[in-house]
Amino acid sequence: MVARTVDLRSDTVTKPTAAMRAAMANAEVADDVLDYDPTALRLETEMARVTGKEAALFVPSGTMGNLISVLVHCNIRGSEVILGSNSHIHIYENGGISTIGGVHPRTVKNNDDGTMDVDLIEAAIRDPRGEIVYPTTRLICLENTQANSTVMSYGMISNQCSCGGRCLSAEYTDKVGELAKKHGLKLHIDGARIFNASIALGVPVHRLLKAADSASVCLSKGLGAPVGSVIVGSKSFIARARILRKTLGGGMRQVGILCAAALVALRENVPKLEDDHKKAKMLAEGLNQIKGLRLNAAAVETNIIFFKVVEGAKLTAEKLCKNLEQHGILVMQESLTSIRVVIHHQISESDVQYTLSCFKQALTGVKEENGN
Ligand SMILES: Cc1ncc(COP(=O)(O)O)c(C=O)c1O
Ligand SMILES: C[C@@H](O)[C@H](N)C(=O)O
Repeated sequence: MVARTVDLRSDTVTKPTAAMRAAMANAEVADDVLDYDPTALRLETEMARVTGKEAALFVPSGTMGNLISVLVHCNIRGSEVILGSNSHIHIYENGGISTIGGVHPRTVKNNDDGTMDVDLIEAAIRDPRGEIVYPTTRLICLENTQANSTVMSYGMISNQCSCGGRCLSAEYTDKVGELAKKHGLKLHIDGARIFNASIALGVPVHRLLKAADSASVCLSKGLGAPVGSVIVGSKSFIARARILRKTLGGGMRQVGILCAAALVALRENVPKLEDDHKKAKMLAEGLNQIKGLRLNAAAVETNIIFFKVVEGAKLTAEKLCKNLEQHGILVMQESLTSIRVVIHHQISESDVQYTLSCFKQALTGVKEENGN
């Protein structure tokens, strides 16, 4: 029987707090398809304000938020979207923009800092003169923070890894926005963790999204709400998004029950993100001291850490994950040699110390006293 569980697989694993459950139980609700659920309307109004956009729409998940946004921008057959080679939309959303929306993806390499080179984005834009053979570029997608990273192999220039959870600056986003406008394209930002970027950079969310025509913001990640995301954009964009949400089966009835928890998350958990980042840094620096692990602790900016189990370590990544699980530590194996851990507001400093002691014991045999 495991005495203690520390779930570091993702920031999607949090449980609703007592305040969220109370708000859910007392939420004012109505049919959000036939009318407008009053609590959903409050959340959408608040999210439009925070993001500096005209309107907002609650959706069941970040995946649906991205899918709806891409399909609204790319509503003409033969459309193409430029997005990151490591982007969530391209890697982790079942190719929905293609399988459901018929939109063609054109990837540009994600750099270790989460950006894509602006000149490579511009080079990927299709020349309209080749329309007889080319798809038509209509959209560019960025991701802030950039969740997943390219884990460099041991033999490459550096045996360190890049890191996930990288922040895109407002200046970089503005540059991509200017490029989009120059070519008559739209810009969507997968802002699943935009609040993490805002806190880490000390830049308001509305400034980070200023250049975007739309964004999808997760409430169910670092903010700790049990369910949902919100897409934001112009009134006409959101009107079309609302219809597409219904088409995809995402129109919900008394959804205020979920939105009430999200309003609590917005009010109570944004200030906690800075602590998440500090704990992530503490864990990364501790892991970096452990023989057999390789990571770039300096690159940890928010709540996501990727690291490599190097060749010759006492355990393989797979065996290490199994060993940790026997001690109640849950992590996400990302490849044969790389592992991801994600900090969230329900991970304490004591959990971080316990996690480090379990890693040390597994990889060096040294059992730490305070790792209770
Ligand atoms: C960057 C990013 N975008 C979108 C999503 C999708 O969110 P959801 O899991 O709510 O579909 C995730 C993961 O959950 C993510 O990490
Ligand atoms: C799918 C997985 O990547 C999820 N978005 C997470 O970050 O945990």
